[in-house]
Amino acid sequence: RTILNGVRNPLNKVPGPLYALFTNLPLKLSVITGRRVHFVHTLHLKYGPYVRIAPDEVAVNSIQGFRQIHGIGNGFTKSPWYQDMVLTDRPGVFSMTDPKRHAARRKLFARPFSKTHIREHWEPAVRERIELAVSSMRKEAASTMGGCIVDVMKWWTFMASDVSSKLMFGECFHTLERGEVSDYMRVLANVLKGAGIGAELPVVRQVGKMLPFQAAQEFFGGNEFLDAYGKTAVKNMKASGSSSRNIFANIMAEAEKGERLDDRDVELEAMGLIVAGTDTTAFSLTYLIYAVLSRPRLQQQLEDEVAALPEGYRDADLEALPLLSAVIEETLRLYGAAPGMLPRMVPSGGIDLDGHFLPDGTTATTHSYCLHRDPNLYPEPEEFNVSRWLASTSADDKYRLSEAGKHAFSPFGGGSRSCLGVHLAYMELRLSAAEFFRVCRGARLAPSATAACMEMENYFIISPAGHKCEVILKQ
Ligand code: HEM
Repeated sequence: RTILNGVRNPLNKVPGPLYALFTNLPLKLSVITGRRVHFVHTLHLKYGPYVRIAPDEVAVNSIQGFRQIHGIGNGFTKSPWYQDMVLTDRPGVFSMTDPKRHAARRKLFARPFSKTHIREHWEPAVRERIELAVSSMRKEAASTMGGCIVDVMKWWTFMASDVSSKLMFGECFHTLERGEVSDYMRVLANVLKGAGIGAELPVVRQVGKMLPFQAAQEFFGGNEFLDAYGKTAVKNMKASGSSSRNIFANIMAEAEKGERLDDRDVELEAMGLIVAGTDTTAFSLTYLIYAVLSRPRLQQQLEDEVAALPEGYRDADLEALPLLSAVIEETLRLYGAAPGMLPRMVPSGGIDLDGHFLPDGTTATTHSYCLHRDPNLYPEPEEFNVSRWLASTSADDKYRLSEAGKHAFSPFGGGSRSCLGVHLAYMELRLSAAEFFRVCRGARLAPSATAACMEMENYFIISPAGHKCEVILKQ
């Protein structure tokens, strides 16, 4: 009967490599070696927009498919992978799979994460960290023997983790002042690695949990250290002074009106938001600097644009700058930090997507990495070309963004599960890029910042394979 069901499986009609009928091992291998987006992209290039990548998983790379999968109310839910991945005793806004519970939680967060609210309450704090990050880069460059070399990825990561800790916990880690990763972020990184391995290879997690080493416990065990820190978020949420205020104080004001968060929810959401909002922003920014410094003419035009800003400019002024905005959009198209899998379960009863029937139990997964590299949507897709996003200059008309290209642009996901922190992320990207190109005019890529160093490694988010991006600052 099993063989018969296998033979009759409607997924057999979806194109794909033969092995995908029987095994997910090649896919898993690509995940654990940090190659998933590249693996899936190669399969799309060979087999088209619908590819069976595992016995029960189909990768979808069409606008229509993306819209159906991520469209609000279409019945697709986040796959259980999200809860395997986070492995907390209860789900938060990122990992909830039940649409009703998620909608109630998301409603609570909507206003505190709106553009107006983020600017009104947090712009000065974010700006202060960004200015310190750029001045720290300059200071470090001045003290480097014979080179003026700095690793921008390191400083953007410090900046983003300081911003996250201030907003979520109400207490900044002061990583920028210390010049080294905080204990919290170090432990969190290990826990995340363990969760990633555990989600793909549960047996490794089971064995790891039993090993009597601290490192194994940090990777695979529950984490008292992180839990204790989460209590800081609760304490500061309840504090009356404004200096220790965090975003949960704003969220609780919303909670008065309906759905509530208890203390454990706040601890877990704070941790989840730090995970979602730190490396994503830092790595996107790192690629932005790399992409611009790789194009000296573009660099000069951008430096000129931001140099003309008045002193004391605000984020709202930056939003009106055409080149800065185009650079950010083009960075997010090619190097948005979360371009990998967004796995969703098909609704009960199965569904027809673009003529492919996907039965119950199938995971339908989109990757904006692949959608953003479709030549029918973005001519010469591998080219970093800001004219896609600028008003027409007839010479560049062939790159002009089509309506289809606009619809396919999805660096922040889609529908009801799109990025909650999108306005904070854009604000950090704008303020950081403007500050960097105003203060560090004439910066150049260091010899170490090669294509191989910047090759994208993909462990859910993407990061440079060389784990750094060194640039030379002009003194
Ligand atoms: C450039 C930076 C960022 C990028 C490229 C990015 C990208 C994304 C993407 C693609 C998703 C969808 C994930 C999925 O469906 O599995 C997502 C979700 C999410 N992001 Fe971001 N993100 C960024 C920054 C942030 C920041 C700064 C925060 C908050 C502090 C944040 C919080 C979240 C949360 C909470 C979700 C889950 C939303 C839900 O399921 O309702 N992100 N992000």
